[in-house]
Amino acid sequence: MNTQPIGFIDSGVGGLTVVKEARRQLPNENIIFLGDQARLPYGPRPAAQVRAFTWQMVNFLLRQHIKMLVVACNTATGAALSDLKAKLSIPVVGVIVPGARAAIRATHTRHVGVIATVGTVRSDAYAQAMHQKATDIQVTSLAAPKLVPLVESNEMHSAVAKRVVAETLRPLQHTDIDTLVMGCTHYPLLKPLIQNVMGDDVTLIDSGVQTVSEVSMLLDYFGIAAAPGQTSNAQFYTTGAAKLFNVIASDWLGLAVAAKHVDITDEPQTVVPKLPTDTIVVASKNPGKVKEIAAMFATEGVTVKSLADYPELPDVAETGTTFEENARLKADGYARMLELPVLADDSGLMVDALGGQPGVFSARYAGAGHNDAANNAKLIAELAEVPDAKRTAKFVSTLVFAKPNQPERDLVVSGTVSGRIVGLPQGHDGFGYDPYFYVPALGKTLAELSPTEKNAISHRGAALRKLDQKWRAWYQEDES
Ligand SMILES: O=c1nc[nH]c2c1ncn2[C@H]1C[C@H](O)[C@@H](COP(=O)(O)OP(=O)(O)OP(=O)(O)O)O1
Ligand SMILES: [Mg+2]
Repeated sequence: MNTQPIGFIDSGVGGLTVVKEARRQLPNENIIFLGDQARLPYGPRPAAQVRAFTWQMVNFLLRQHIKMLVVACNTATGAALSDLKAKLSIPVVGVIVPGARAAIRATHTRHVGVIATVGTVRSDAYAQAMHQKATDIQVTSLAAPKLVPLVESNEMHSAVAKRVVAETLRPLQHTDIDTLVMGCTHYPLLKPLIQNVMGDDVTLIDSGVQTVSEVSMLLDYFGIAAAPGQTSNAQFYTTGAAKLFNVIASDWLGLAVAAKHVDITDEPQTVVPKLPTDTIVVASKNPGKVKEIAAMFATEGVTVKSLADYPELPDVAETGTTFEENARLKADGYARMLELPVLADDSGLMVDALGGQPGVFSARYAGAGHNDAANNAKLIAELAEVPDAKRTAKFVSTLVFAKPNQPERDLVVSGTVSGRIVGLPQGHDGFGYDPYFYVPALGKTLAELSPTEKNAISHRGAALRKLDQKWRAWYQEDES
């Protein structure tokens, strides 16, 4: 059983017709949808550009750890599907072949109409997909560039929409076409208008419905379906304005949609190659830290080693005056010794009432031969006279990723979390000062959280999320 989400991509809201069907056929599955509305429409764009944009969407979704990709856009399917399939290790499903298959099944006159975007028609993908299976099918394709804008502007119920649909479909009327493929995932939103113009004798094929049936089959084939009865959720992202997206999506899905806006223009425009190594060394002797960092890489298929795996190495002295300096010393120092990429964390507690102390001295606050208990005892003693309201503090984590012998290329990120130091310890999880670090928003100390819960709000979690966005590209960079 696999609870990772299925990713759906489209140039806009059209892919929601596929999502709607997925929620109907696969209610146990978690779903993540991304619509690239900022760059809509895809239909008229050159195929190479559609392919680049599609990879940017895909790379964004891969970081959300999707288990399967559905290209819920005909234009992107035509331009990028074979490339995606060749380069990704997760199953990839496009909308064209399932739609073509359904059309062959439905037609009696063996004459099938296809309405689609300019890009899809130009790619001839539907005709090719049908002819691959049945050479006798006659396919008449028609570009319908005016339909996507109608849907994206939420005009699909207007008189204008009715007129545009009628005009667009005119060349297909009074032919012996008995089956019409809605070859763009936006079109099912106009289905009543299309059916009305074509008449009830013409079967409309909704590629999305067919696609989800294939997704369902593949989930079983690969053994990656979600468990029955789990409460699933759907997350929505748009590169455009969330407001209009939410109106259309909520209406169409019958569900309160609150999409998040994302910018994907910095995402790589092709596959990010597999890492040259599957091992990362975390240069820390602190098992608490290593556990939190390893948790973050768990879904990545990367093995995280720590200094415990290299007991013979000499210590790197933390002689810096800032977290960044110390993290660099550790990362660069151990990367040189190990001749491997190394990730180091330098972190600490900064208490306002103590002028930011213990700061970089957090690990040796109680002096040499320090341990957590002694450090905590000293902290509480120092704050004995300080009233609750003045016990505000923050944790800071600075992460430095270093490649061997290239200190000038270090990748540096930081994160913080704010809270208050309590007088009595609470909780047994975490490490270091966690039992005394109270987070008001949660009503708990950090030691009362699971590793995942702590990562969701902690300084280290925040830094790791920044790292997550950057390290693959950094890792691949040439040494020039
Ligand atoms: O999430 C945290 N929860 C509780 N305490 C924490 C946390 N993050 C840092 N801290 C404290 C522990 C240590 O007293 C100091 C870090 O010192 P720092 O030198 O970075 O780490 P460390 O000596 O424990 O291990 P190492 O240098 O081998 O990575 O701040
Ligand atoms: Mg240390």
